[in-house]
Amino acid sequence: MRILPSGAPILRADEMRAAEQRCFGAGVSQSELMERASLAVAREVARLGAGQPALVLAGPGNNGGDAYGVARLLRGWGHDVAVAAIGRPTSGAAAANAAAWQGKVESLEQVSARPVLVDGLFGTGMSCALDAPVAAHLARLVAAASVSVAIDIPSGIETDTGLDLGAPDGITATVALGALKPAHLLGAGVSKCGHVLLADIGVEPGAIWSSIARPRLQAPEPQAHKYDRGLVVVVAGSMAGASRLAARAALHGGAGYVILAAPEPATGGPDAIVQRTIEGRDALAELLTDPRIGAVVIGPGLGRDEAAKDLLEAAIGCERDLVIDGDALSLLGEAAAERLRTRKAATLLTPHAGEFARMFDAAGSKIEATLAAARNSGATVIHKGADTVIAWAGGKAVVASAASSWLSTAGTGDVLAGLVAARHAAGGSADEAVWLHSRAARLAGPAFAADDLIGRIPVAMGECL
Ligand SMILES: NC(=O)C1=CN([C@@H]2O[C@H](COP(=O)(O)OP(=O)(O)OC[C@H]3O[C@@H](n4cnc5c(N)ncnc54)[C@H](OP(=O)(O)O)[C@@H]3O)[C@@H](O)[C@H]2O)[C@@H](O)CC1
Ligand SMILES: Nc1ncnc2c1ncn2[C@@H]1O[C@H](COP(=O)(O)OP(=O)(O)O)[C@@H](O)[C@H]1O
Ligand SMILES: [K+]
Repeated sequence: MRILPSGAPILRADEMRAAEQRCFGAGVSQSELMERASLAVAREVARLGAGQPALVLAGPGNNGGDAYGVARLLRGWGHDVAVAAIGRPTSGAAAANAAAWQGKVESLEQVSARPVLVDGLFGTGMSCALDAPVAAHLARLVAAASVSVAIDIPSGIETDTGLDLGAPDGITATVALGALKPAHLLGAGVSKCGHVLLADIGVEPGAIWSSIARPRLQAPEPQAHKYDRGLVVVVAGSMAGASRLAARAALHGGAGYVILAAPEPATGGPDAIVQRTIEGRDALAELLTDPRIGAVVIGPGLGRDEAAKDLLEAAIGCERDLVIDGDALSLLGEAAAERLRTRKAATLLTPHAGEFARMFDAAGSKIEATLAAARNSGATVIHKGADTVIAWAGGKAVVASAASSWLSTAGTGDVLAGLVAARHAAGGSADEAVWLHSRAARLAGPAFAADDLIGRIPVAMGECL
């Protein structure tokens, strides 16, 4: 399980540079800031490397400047340290740090591997893909080390997108300086950064994007009534199992009352779920006039035939808050933003990458693309995957990217849709549901089925009370 700071700010490279400038404006010198960065990294290297011989790789920019500082500090603490470099910093604090390193500087091509590797080649200034020979040597040195620590971000990851530009596999830990960067949570960064440790270097991030945090939940009020706890309606379609998973997840996600509205009398599932037979669009529209309904789920197992389209029409046209998942997202396709923008009630969308691409422009980073989708549709968008991004129309974004990869099994998305509805109906937020889903998966261990997740949701909720 990878360590990722919880509820931590995320800044793009340009925002990080602006934060750094504010810090300089407040009277902190560049050399002071770089020394804080070097010290934070050196401490982690000393802790993780346990005194074994270290090789520090230093690049031509400020990431390299940090690296020379790390080498100097480690040597000062008695560690056996070698340095290999690409280019040499030419100005500012980085050049001063390079000049202050009194040992040898070897070439990347010729240097021998050591048990501890510090990657200070490139950080947020990476401007293009690593040259193939550089990438190959970096991969060789990381593979041969028993512990490897990247300064700020692994060399070869694009800061703002997490795109792989030649980064090595097997980095043990990355020390993020001042704030997380999108690359720590998105795309290739999910597997390439290893554990992410956040170092406070006294820069004020002022971010509106953050990594997901454990929610705080409350038990129902002493006088709680089943309808105050949230009434959730799950609309069933041709594939009954999926909507049952969503309904059961809503029940165990804390909803006080769950109705499964199906075209035919449903079989199976807990008796606590209220079964309603609805014959077509008008019947659903009539059911959804009930103002006590806190959230409606449509999409899991809905199908994509004419009957499904009719039910979706009724759901979009209703005045209740709506969670749209699976087939319903595919039915909306490119028309999603336009169809949803005019809804008066809240809409929450839970697309995976394929569904997202059918509805919205997926260009740019996953955070930017998801925010644009939220802005254009007016919906809260939960863009799922190993890097789940939750974006609100107002510009807030939360990223979850330390979930169990065992979640990649059929039906877990249906469970999430039910859970999102339950938490929303109870007055909670979408990221609350994503955290609980991820925690339930962790509690379920390896090779679980989507059904097994549901029973773990109350345990996960118990950790938040
Ligand atoms: N912000 C903060 O608060 C703090 C930031 N700090 C540190 O600064 C780091 C950012 O430093 P930075 O801006 O100097 O960029 P950095 O990553 O060293 O690379 C730039 C150099 O690499 C070169 N280059 C780029 N890509 C290349 C490639 N593929 N292949 C070959 N060359 C390539 C590029 O050349 P150019 O593109 O200009 O031709 C330039 O020479 C940040 O990650 C953190 O470690 C801390 O010290 C203190 C607090
Ligand atoms: N490799 C992975 N690592 C972490 N979470 C994952 C991974 N793959 C899928 N998930 C999560 O599992 C769920 C799968 O949802 P979805 O793709 O809709 O599946 P289904 O339609 O079968 O229910 C989402 O919450 C997604 O974020
Ligand atoms: K680096």
